[in-house]
Amino acid sequence: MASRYYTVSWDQLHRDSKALAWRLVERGPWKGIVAITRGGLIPAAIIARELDCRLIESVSIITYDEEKKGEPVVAKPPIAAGDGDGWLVLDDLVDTGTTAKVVRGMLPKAHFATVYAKPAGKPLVDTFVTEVSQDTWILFPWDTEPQFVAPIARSAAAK
Ligand SMILES: O=P(O)(O)OC[C@H]1O[C@H](OP(=O)(O)OP(=O)(O)O)[C@H](O)[C@@H]1O
Ligand code: HPA
Ligand SMILES: [Mg+2]
Repeated sequence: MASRYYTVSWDQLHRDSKALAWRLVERGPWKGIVAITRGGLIPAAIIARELDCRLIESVSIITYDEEKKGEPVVAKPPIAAGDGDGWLVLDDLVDTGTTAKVVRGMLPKAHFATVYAKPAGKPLVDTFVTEVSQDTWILFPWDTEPQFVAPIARSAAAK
């Protein structure tokens, strides 16, 4: 269990993904984008729009079940991207770097970018926008929904 949480709204995710696109446009042109599903799909869609890139391949890696980490399973390889030369690989975040290591093994020449990064995974990423500490769990908007919270005065009184 993480010791703290960092909540990302749709609006913030859009802004952070556009900030990543600004960094990546200077490194292009790109032959295409490889989205690491599922988490990389939405940043990939936003960045593809900004980079005017219409060729999207996917690679599916399953590493986590909610917050529990397991062995990475490749459910779909990125066939169209060859060895990754000229391709941009996108994911929502790098945490331990396990997923990135598997993808780098398949696409050694690709440029690897994530919106968020934690210290252990940072060395595996070429470009990212925002760093959070290793003990922080990032809560993405597709994993959350708004809910009622008690006023501070009442939750403090209950302690
Ligand atoms: O650096 P790591 O420790 O490997 O963690 C990062 C990976 O974990 C999450 O994927 P997840 O396995 O939860 O699958 P999902 O994208 O389908 O939700 C996230 O989307 C990254 O791909
Ligand atoms: N948030 C969401 N998914 C994740 C994380 C995280 O911090 N780390 C690995 N998968
Ligand atoms: Mg993922």
